[in-house]
Amino acid sequence: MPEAGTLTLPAPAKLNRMLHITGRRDDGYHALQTLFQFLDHGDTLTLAPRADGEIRLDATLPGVTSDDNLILRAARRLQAITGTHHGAHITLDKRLPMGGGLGGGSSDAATTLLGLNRLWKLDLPLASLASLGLELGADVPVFVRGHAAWGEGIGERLTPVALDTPWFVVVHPGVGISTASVFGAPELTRDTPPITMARALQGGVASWRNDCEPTVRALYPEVASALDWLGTRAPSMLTGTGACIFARLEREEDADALLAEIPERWQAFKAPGRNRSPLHDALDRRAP
Ligand SMILES: C[C@](O)(CO)[C@H](O)COP(=O)(O)OP(=O)(O)OC[C@H]1O[C@@H](n2ccc(N)nc2=O)[C@H](O)[C@@H]1O
Ligand SMILES: Nc1ncnc2c1ncn2[C@@H]1O[C@H](COP(=O)(O)OP(=O)(O)OP(=O)(O)O)[C@@H](O)[C@H]1O
Repeated sequence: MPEAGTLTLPAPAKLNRMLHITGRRDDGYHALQTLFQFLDHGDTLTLAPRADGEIRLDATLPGVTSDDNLILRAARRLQAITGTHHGAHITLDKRLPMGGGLGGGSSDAATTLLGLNRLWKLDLPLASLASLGLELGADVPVFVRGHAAWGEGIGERLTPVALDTPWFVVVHPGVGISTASVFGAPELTRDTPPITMARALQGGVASWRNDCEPTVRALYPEVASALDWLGTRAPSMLTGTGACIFARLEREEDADALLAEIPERWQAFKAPGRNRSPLHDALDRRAP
């Protein structure tokens, strides 16, 4: 039995169903237009109260010190801005590949913010948690808000949308990609003319593409071969700056059939798309 007051919550993955890079800001960050959607698949966090005000994290992630872990950074920021005397013991069950373009670290941070807001009875509004989250990463606000969204700016200006919710097969081609290295590549296309949200939605899946894809293909041949292979089976794309790619399928049986065919050298999973984050569903089920 979990300890009284303990919260076990999902930190779902996101997909970028399309991603355009429309410019570069003075601070080096890129202006994007993107469609975010969640997957019913991700990490799990368990948050237990601690009376002594300490934050402890049970998670060993290769290459990430505890102090750099976005979960600890999110928890400490929340403590600092609210002045709460509460602490927490946090356990992470990591399923999402790091540097995968699925936003795993950002989602962990958002689940920490919403979970501790509930555990510590802080009652901060989502808008405050989203701006706090943006300090931790460009992808955190969409996970805080919890709606599939048209994202602009660096992904923090969000308009909720309802996208098609097919099944996806997500393939990790076994290479880690640093987001900064893709955004820093000289050959990256950064001048896609801005479009309206209505036009992006009207164009539909057949018109959606990811501007990072040509650069990632050139820098990471294994991603290129995974995209080529998957593309012969179903419409396929890169998410974020990779390394994960995803194929869109109408039915779960189609996803199962495709999964059975994936070459052993690549990791893969299937999951349905969600327009509402599984995190928000879980918090609603446990109304305070
Ligand atoms: C590519 C996306 O996954 C699309 O959803 C996100 O924009 C990336 O978001 P993220 O992983 O939360 O990125 P951050 O941790 O904020 O940034 C990592 C690094 O990527 C670069 N970066 C990131 C986002 C952005 N819009 N422009 C950038 O140039 C910056 O060099 C930054 O130092
Ligand atoms: N809890 C965490 N989980 C994963 N990565 C973390 C975490 N805390 C810090 N990091 C760091 O953040 C980096 C990016 O992690 P993340 O899993 O969000 O990558 P990503 O899926 O490529 O994200 P994005 O789609 O936002 O680019 C990792 O390589 C790691 O160094």
